[in-house]
Amino acid sequence: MADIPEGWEKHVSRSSGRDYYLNIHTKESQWEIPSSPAKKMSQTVQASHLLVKHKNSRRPSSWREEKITRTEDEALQLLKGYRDQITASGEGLQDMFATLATDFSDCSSAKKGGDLGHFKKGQMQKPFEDATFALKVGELSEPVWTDSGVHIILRTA
Ligand SMILES: Cn1nc(-c2ccccc2)cc1C(=O)N[C@H](Cc1nc2ccccc2[nH]1)C(=O)O
Repeated sequence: MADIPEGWEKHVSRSSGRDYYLNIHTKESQWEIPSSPAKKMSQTVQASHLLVKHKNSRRPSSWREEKITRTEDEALQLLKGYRDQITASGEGLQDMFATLATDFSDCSSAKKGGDLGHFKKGQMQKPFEDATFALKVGELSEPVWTDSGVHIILRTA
């Protein structure tokens, strides 16, 4: 059997018995026989976020508040408070994050507990993308500033 390119492992699907290929760096899998070495960084990530907007945000309005007037520093202090609650919750970090994002995030993704789904590079504002791709799965970011406001990000995949 011809060797497969570096960074890939050949596995057999338990459900279908078909061969599949696992990227040992990103844990992403594919059915197709790889033709090039496995990439060391995920192409897509999944993340949830909690956004606190301020009066200078790109759109200083949200489902929570028609006209957002808080200052940037007030937004940061609020966000740090939420982050402290989340990090204090230990095992319940994911649940606490979703609860606080649902109640307090100024992003319309609040209705999904802050979950933004999967996204690739080039889809989100650059500071947000850079921060998310730098996180390990399950890791919570420090406050991240974008034109929308200030966020904390939980990488979930
Ligand atoms: C990028 N995105 N996804 C959703 C979303 C996702 C899932 C379900 C519902 C809404 C909302 C948004 C969005 O841009 N929301 C903006 C705020 C915002 N700005 C962002 C910048 C980067 C990442 C997420 C961000 N969310 C808004 O509501 O004013």
